Order: sequence, then structure tokens, then C-alpha cells
Amino acid sequence: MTLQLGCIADDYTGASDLANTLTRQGLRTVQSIGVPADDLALPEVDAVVVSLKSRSIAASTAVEKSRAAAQWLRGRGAKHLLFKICSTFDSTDAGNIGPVLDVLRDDAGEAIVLVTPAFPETGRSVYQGHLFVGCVPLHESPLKDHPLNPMRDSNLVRVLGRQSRHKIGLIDLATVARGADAVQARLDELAACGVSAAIADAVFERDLETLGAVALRHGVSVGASGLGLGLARALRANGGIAARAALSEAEPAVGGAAACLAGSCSQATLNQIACAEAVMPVLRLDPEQLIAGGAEVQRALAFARERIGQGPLLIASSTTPDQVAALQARHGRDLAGHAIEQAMAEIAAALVDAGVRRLVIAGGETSGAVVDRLGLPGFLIGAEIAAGVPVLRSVGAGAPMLLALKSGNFGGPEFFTDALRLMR
Ligand SMILES: Nc1ncnc2c1ncn2[C@@H]1O[C@H](COP(=O)(O)OP(=O)(O)OP(=O)(O)O)[C@@H](O)[C@H]1O
Ligand SMILES: O=C(O)[C@@H](O)C(=O)CO
Repeated sequence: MTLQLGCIADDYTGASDLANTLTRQGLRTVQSIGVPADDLALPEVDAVVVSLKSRSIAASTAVEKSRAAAQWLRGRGAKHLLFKICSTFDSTDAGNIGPVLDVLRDDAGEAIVLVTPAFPETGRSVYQGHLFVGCVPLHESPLKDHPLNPMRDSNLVRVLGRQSRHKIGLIDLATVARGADAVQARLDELAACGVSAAIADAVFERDLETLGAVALRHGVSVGASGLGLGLARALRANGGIAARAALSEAEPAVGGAAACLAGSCSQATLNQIACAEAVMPVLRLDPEQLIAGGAEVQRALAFARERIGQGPLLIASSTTPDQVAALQARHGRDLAGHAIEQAMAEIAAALVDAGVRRLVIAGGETSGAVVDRLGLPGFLIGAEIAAGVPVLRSVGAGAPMLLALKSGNFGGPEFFTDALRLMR
């Protein structure tokens, strides 16, 4: 297998978002959970997206895991590596985008790396280095209240500057609009001044096509699905991608019971849970009890067992920003987040034991904990449910399951029913 593109994603939902984009752009893509084991049989593919759960862990561990993934991907022939970060630049001053970027750049022998989280399809654009979510700057968007990495500064040059050992520069929209050679010239100019990463403005897909074409001339780039789209289009334009059938076409139906789990406290997820209440049984967990111990997990399982087989159901720990803040004040951010993720993973494992084969999960960290607990090594990419969220078919671990891993802020109000409609 010779990869045209190697990708390292810092969470599992982000990985499926990128794998979805690459698939829609005609690249045969698989999503692996962690670095694939040597005995994992992978089909002939153009791109592998290695999913890490490295967004909210210690920076040194994120660096180590990303390096191992980079080594594996380079060993399979990938000449370009995309480090997939969140389109809302989810990170803290301690990392992890800057530290990972720094080592991937050094290991690739590059002087400077192009960085853009722009993803126009989901309303993420970058102008003068400031990230916008829809029509508001990042620091005014719901991301300001994110439970793990509240984003309170929209100026990405400044944000990345606090995370990296080196100087950060800007490639503005006027330069991007002048085309690939202008962008390359600006990168060279910044590199000559000792700048080692450049935030690139991008508003429209054509901007990402320009940036993708430039990125491909280098060994590594950093961005969200929008840059994935630009890279995929550049690879196709270069003739690097053979025309072949998509991987998950013609796969048989999976069937079996269906369940949804939500650990995301994002605004979009809160609305989706409220909509689901009109069409399926919904259990809202008590987060204080989840942290206290197993009784709340048992309550969830009793609720599910009574209803499995009668139709889909939803179990959610999600709550409003003020309640998240109160819980974190009592227990600490990391302890609260981790305990709830592990409780959701335990519920998921018991649901699968009880016959659930189709599972929708809302939230990146939550998805990571669940997929790890289920021991699924990888996924083929199926139909697109909403921008950035595909149906996933598990591979390499017994009978296939269907999953949807939804990034917190993605999907329309009816996301849970939209997903289940496509998960057959
Ligand atoms: N009621 C709650 N109170 C406090 N924290 C919670 C609560 N419910 C869930 N959490 C924690 O909040 C975090 C939510 O992160 P997660 O990544 O799953 O969702 P998200 O941030 O909305 O999604 P994404 O990262 O894909 O945008 C997890 O650590 C989860 O355990
Ligand atoms: O880029 C995004 O917004 C998503 O893929 C994601 O990473 C959210 O966790």
C-alpha cells in the first residue's frame, strides 16, 4: 500500500469528519483508531486517517502519539501529512496544537508549516488571522463555554503563539486570492524571518484549493476538513488518485438495535437532544451521580433494557454551560470530564452486549472513550449524515457495527433521527 495522504487527527469525531471529506472528494479512505496494528488487514486506499485521543491530554503524550502515527504513515509512503485539528481550534495555552506542530515540522525537515482551521461548509472562516464561527468571532461563539477548552481569543496568531516555541505569522486573504505562487512566496518570506508556522486566511473553498496546492509541496500541514478538501483536490489535479469504487459501497445491511449517547454539552447537541425527546425515549443522567459511582450507570442500563428492541433511545449526560461550570467547580474539570466519559463508555459496552449494533455518539471526547472501550480498530466511511459526520462501518473486530461520531457543534436539529435513517 502506498498512501497519497497521511492524516493524524487529534480526536475521533474530527477524524471521521476528515475521512468523510476525503471520501467525498474521491479518495479511498479508512479511519484507524490509533496506529493500526501490523495484522489489521487494510484495503488498498489513498489515505489513512489515524485517530488519536490527543486533544485534551498532556502535551508531551500528544507529541509522542502523533510522532508514532507520523512514522507509521510515512512508512506506508505518505509524502504529505495533515495534522487534523478542530475547525474551532480547540486547545489551551498548554497545547496541544503548537507542541505537536513543532515536532511534526522538525521531523519533516520543514522550515515553516501552513495552518488553517477554515471549513466553509460548517461556517468556519479565517480572516486577518481571526477565526469566525458563522457570523461571530470564535470568542463570542458557544465555544467560549466549551467544558474542556473554552476558546476566549479569536486571534489565532496569538493563540498559536502562546502554544509554540517559535514565531507565528499570517498569510492574509489578499495573498491567498493572488494564488498558489503568491502564498508560497509569502511562506518563504516568513520563513526567512524565522517564522515557523503561518495562519492562513480562508473564506471560500477556492481559498482552500489554493492552500491545498501549496501545502502539498511541503511535508506537513495543519488544519481542519477544509484543508483536507484542498489537499484532496490538489492530489486529484496532480493525477495522484486512481478512479476506483468507494470502499463501503455494496456492504450488506447491519440491522440490530439502535441507541444514541450524548456526552457533548455543545449548543448544537443540547438542541438535538431536545428535538429527540419528541420522537424517542430520552434519559437525562445526573452528572453528580455519574461521578459518584455505578448506580447511575445501572439506572441507565435498566432504562435501556426495558426499551431495546422497541426502537431507538437516547441517553445523555449533557447539560447547560452554567451547570457544567458548577460541576467542574466541585470536582475539577479533568476529573469530572473523565469520570463522565468513562461512565458513558461503560453504558455503551453494556448496550452492545445487550444487542445494540447501531450507535450514535455525540461529542469527541465521549466518542473516543466509547470507541476505545468497544475495542474497534477502524472504520470504512459510508453515507454523509450532515456536514462533517459520516456513517461509519467498523472493520477488523468481528461482526460489523454502524456508528456515527458527531462533533459537538455539527448536525442539524434532527441529527439523531437523520443519523438513524441512514444507519441500516
Ligand atoms: N453534565 C456534564 N457536566 C460536566 N461535564 C460533562 C457533562 N456531561 C459531559 N461532560 C464532559 O464534557 C466533555 C464534552 O466533551 P466532548 O468532546 O465529548 O463533546 P464536545 O466538546 O461537544 O464535542 P467536540 O469535541 O467533538 O466538539 C466530556 O469530557 C464529557 O465527559
Ligand atoms: O473540525 C471540527 O470541527 C471537527 O471535526 C472536530 O474536530 C470537532 O471535535
